[in-house]
Amino acid sequence: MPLIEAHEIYKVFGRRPERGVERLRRGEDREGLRSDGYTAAVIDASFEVEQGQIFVVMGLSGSGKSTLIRMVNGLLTPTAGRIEVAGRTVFGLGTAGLRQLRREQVSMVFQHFALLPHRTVGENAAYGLKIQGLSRSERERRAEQALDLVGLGGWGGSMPGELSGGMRQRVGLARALAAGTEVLLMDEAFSALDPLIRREMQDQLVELQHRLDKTILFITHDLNEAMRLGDRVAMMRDGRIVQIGTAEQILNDPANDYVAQFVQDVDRTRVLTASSVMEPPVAVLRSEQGPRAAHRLMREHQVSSLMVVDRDRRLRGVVTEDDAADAVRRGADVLGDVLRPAVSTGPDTALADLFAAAADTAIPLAVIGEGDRLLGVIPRVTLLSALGAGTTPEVTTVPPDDDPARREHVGVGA
Ligand SMILES: Nc1ncnc2c1ncn2[C@@H]1O[C@H](COP(=O)(O)OP(=O)(O)OP(=O)(O)O)[C@@H](O)[C@H]1O
Repeated sequence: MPLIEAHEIYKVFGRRPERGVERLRRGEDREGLRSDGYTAAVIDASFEVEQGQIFVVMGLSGSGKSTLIRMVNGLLTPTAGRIEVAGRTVFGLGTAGLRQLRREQVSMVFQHFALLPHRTVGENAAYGLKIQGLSRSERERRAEQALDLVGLGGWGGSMPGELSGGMRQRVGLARALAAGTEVLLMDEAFSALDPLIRREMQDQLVELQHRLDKTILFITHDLNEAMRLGDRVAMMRDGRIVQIGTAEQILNDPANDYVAQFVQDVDRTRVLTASSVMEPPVAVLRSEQGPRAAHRLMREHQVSSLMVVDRDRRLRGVVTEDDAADAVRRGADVLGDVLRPAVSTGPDTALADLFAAAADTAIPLAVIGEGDRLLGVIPRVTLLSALGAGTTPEVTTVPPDDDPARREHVGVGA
C-alpha cells in the first residue's frame, strides 16, 4: 500500500473556491478563472508514493508544487479531493490530529533552513523533540545521532552562524531525521545552495534514503535535480500533473510537447545509468569451456569477444577472437592466460562516468551486480552513441597494444 496517496486534489484560492472547482471540472481553464479572481493552484492532481521512495514534484515557479506539498502535512486544506498518509485522511484530522501527524509521521525541511540563530546546532537539531515529550538526555541523544547521520558529528555545540550554507541545510535535515518520522517533505530544500554543495547534498540524501528507508516527497524547479533524486518524478504545469514516471520514462517517453521541450536540455548522461542501456550478452562462455568452444561460439554469433562466467554467472573475464584463435592454434585446452580481465561497472553508474571506459576498450563493457554476477553488456557503439559521440567506426578487434593491466573496474568499488 502506498504511504502517501493523493486523489483528485484541487486547491483553488478565492472567495467561494468550490465554485472554482466546479468550473474547472466543467472544463474551464486556469486563465478563465483568474479573470474572476480565482487562483487555481492545484488542479485534479493524483499520485501515490510508495514507502521508501523519493518522489519528486517538479515544475516551474507558480506551477503549484508548494501548494501541493503543503496539503500533504495539512498546512493547507484541499478544496476538493483526498490525501492520505499511512492510511489516514489528512483533511479532517483536526488540530490535535494534525499536530500528531507532523510530530510522528511527517517532517518538513525548508529551503531557508529555518534554524534558530541563538540556539546551538544541537538544540536546533533537537528542536521539535520537546513537544514529543522526550527527556532532555533522550533529545540530546537523538539530535547527536541525527547530526552524525548528516556528517555533522561533533558540531552540536556550535552556533548556526559558524556554519556554511550547506552545513546549515544539513542541520535542517538532521532536525527532520531526529524527529524520526517516516515521511520527509522537502520544499526546494537545496535550491539556496551553491551548485557543488548542492550536488553533494543530493548524493547524501540518496545515500541516507537507502540507509534509513525514509519516504521523501521532494519539490524542485530544477529538472536535473529531479532526475538525479527521483525514484519517480511528477511533472507539474499550471497546477496540473502532466506526467508521472521514472526519470528514464520522462526522458525517453515525454507525455507531451511541454515535457519534451523541458527535458531536451537535461544532461542525459548524468541521468541514464548503465542498466538503462545494457543489453543481454549475445552469448557467454562458461569458464570450464576451452578456446575451441569460444572460437565456435564467436563464429556462430558473429561477435569478436565473449564474456566468460562461472557456473554462478559470476564474471571471470573476457576472451577475444584473436586470443581464442591463437590458443586453438597452440593446441591449448583451457582458456588460462588467454582470459583478459573485463572492464566492468555497476548497474547504477551514470553513463557520464563510463566515458573513460568507452574510450579505452573495444570490448563491450560488462555490467555486474551483486557477487560480480553478469547482468548485461554495453557494446562500445551503444555507449558512445548514448554519450552523444555520434556514429563511431566499428571496432571488431582489440588493438595489439591493449594492455590488460590498464583495465579496471569503473563506477562501483571493485
Ligand atoms: N495563499 C494563497 N493565496 C492566493 N494564491 C496563492 C496562495 N498560495 C499560492 N497561490 C498561488 O497559487 C499558484 C501556485 O503557487 P505555488 O506556490 O504552489 O507554486 P510553486 O510551484 O510552488 O511555485 P514557487 O516555486 O514559485 O513557490 C501561484 O499562482 C500562486 O500565486
